[in-house]
Amino acid sequence: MSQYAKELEVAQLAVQRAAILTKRVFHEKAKGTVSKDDKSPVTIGDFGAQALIISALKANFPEDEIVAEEEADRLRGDPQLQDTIWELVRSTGLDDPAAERLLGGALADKAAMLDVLDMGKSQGGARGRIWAIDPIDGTKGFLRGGQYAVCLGLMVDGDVKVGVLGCPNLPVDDAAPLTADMGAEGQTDDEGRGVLFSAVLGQGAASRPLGTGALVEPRKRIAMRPIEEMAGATFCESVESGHSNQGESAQIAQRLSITNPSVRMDSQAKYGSIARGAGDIYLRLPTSKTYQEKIWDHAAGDLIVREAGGQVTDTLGRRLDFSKGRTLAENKGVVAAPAAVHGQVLKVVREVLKL
Ligand SMILES: Nc1ncnc2c1ncn2[C@@H]1O[C@H](COP(=O)(O)OS(=O)(=O)O)[C@@H](OP(=O)(O)O)[C@H]1O
Ligand SMILES: [Mg+2]
Ligand SMILES: [Mg+2]
Ligand SMILES: [Mg+2]
Repeated sequence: MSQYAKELEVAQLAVQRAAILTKRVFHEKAKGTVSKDDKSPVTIGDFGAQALIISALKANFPEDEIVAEEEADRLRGDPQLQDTIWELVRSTGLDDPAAERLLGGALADKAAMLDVLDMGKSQGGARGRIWAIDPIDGTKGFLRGGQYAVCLGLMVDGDVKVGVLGCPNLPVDDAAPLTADMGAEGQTDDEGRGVLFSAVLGQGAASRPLGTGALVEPRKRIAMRPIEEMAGATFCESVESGHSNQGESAQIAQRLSITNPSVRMDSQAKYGSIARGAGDIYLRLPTSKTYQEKIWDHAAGDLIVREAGGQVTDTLGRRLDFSKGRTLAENKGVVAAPAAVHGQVLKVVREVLKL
């Protein structure tokens, strides 16, 4: 068996099961939005998906630590919200009994769900096996009816070894071109959509359709698109201007003679898209001096892009360092591009950002 085969299987199934839950919420008008202390939104989908993923990890790797975005504190004083989430969690499972069994089956009760939700408070760091979970990345996109991703990565001694991204609203077809409206709101039709990206360090990156039971076969290798002419490249960037500086991104595109409009979409769907050659370059340019990127926003995507033939660094050319705790404390922004042109892109990023 190849290294990390069990981790890869469990991670893909856990993400697939959580995505069944997020899709149920996605199609409801009321998504149970709660505001967090930092004013960012969180929904019943985020809580439910996190509970399902942690319970699958604990069933298989009880000793591993977990860094997860959400916590149960906000729910403890709100029995109604607890009930709504529990109803979702209780009634969501894979439709393949063996796969569901592998994930440990259903949680016992509401109290167990709250306990499990709080098992993601590890401080991270440079030692041991640590999973990073973003149950819904791009929550704003999720609320808008756009792109979002269910994200899971395994770090061992600070290095990402396994990465999985479930992207329910991306085209299932790896060859589907990126379109400007891909991140747009109002995606209501699941037909032809839903992809599960995955990678293991040193073993390449792959995709398969996002299913509802056992993993859908085959798992197909993906690769970034070789860029022959920089002028023909396409940028992927955040929808929210507060998450990445879109003005600087436009200046960088101009200096690289890129004329294609950049494709804006929420979440790590950007990493998945460029990894399969639908789009080429993902820039995340800091909008504040103090914001530290969260490890769960990048762990899976960083590995998937590098295993697909890309290079991922920050705006100063340093590899993303996942060993510093819950945030990428030693990095500023992200520059992801095919390895062959990454240096060229980084040079222009540094010129424009005056770094
Ligand atoms: N100021 C600032 N700068 C950079 N990043 C920030 C910032 N504030 C929040 N976040 C994180 O952005 C995550 C969503 O990133 P996206 O690339 O999906 O942004 S966007 O929605 O497309 O605009 C989002 O992840 P989720 O909360 O999981 O949606 C946040 O962790
Ligand atoms: Mg969030
Ligand atoms: Mg996120
Ligand atoms: Mg999130």
